Amino acid sequence: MLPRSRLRFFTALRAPPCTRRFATESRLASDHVRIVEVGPRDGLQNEKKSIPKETKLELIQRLAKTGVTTIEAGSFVPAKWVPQMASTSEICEQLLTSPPPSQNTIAYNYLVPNIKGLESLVKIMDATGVPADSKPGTTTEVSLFAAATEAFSKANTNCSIAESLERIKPIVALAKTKNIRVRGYVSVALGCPYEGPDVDPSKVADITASLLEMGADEVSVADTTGMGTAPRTNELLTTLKAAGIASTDLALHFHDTYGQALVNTIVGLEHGIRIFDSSVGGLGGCPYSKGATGNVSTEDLIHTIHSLGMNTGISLEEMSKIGTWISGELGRVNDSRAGKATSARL
Ligand SMILES: CC(C)(COP(=O)([O-])OP(=O)([O-])OC[C@H]1O[C@@H](n2cnc3c(N)ncnc32)[C@H](O)[C@@H]1OP(=O)([O-])[O-])[C@@H](O)C(=O)NCCC(=O)NCCSC(=O)C[C@@](C)(O)CC(=O)[O-]
Repeated sequence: MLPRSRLRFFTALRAPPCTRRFATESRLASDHVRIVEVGPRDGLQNEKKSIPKETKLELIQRLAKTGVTTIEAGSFVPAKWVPQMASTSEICEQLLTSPPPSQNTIAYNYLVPNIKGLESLVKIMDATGVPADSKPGTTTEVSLFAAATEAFSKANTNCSIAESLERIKPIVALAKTKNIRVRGYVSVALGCPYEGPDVDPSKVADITASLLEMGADEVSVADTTGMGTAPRTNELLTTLKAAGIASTDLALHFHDTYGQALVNTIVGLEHGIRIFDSSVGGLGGCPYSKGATGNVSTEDLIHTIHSLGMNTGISLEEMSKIGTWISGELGRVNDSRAGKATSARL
């Protein structure tokens, strides 16, 4: 039998339909959920064929008009590690010097694996004369990443978990002096391609706490392999809470490899998480995780969140059009069910 703490979510799901609808909607209605669109970075980074810079820019600029407020625009990593991201400097410069794309303030976020990556970003900000937080209409943010298992840390960052945390400290410190908002990631929080599905939730809690103590403004807990299930997501979030980590400091980042991302999202919502990462058209994959598919699609996430009476501020129709367009540009199958259904009706 499941312990009492693990029953809350399942009780809601097992209730008769009308009670279930009331229970979920009354607790969650009118809440705002911030979606972090990771398609241009996480979604594109593993595409084998080189994607023209113009297509990436068009993707970002179209996304910025849908109502989404945070977009991962690229990563400052060595081209030998991730060739697809080699155009990030040019994209960043262009975004900093272009007029604001919409009435919303858009945060453009860049992944930086080390201090060198952040220095490259700062150099562009200095050269364009655009500080992180002062341009009307856009702001600049960074994401840093650590992993919950030693094997994945080595594969993804060529160092141990402890070394990766040491590497992150000066990045956060420099970002703070430049007023750059910092997001942390903890990869393989619900399953590792090398060490299997049983990742220790207390290890995830320790790394999350370290990132927050260093000064990260939020930490995105990532199910890189999509191995996470509802009970294990519940167990992880319960452990994070018991470690004193507030739900408002957390985001969740689900890949949909086993089709569990939306179920796990509901578990996250029940735990008070209100920031979720996703990619338009379900773009993405992971080079270190055999068979891994992309992130949960933004269109499916919007559809689910809106169906619960919550709001994202994003137009499902506009997002669906972009999912259809970018899938065509890349010659890949659109991985969003809600996106395909919505597009078919437009
Ligand atoms: C961390 C390193 C750099 C260590 O890689 P390394 O090879 O150990 O680095 P190094 O310090 O020894 O440097 C090697 C060379 O790279 C250069 N270099 C060094 N740094 C940079 C830089 N920033 N930009 C440009 N060049 C750089 C450096 O100057 C040197 O050049 P050389 O002397 O050989 O000519 C590497 O392991 C790396 O880039 N890892 C990141 C790989 C990556 O981007 N993975 C995908 C992102 S994480 C992810 O997708 C997961 C996430 C976030 O989405 C959440 C989830 O789902 O889990």
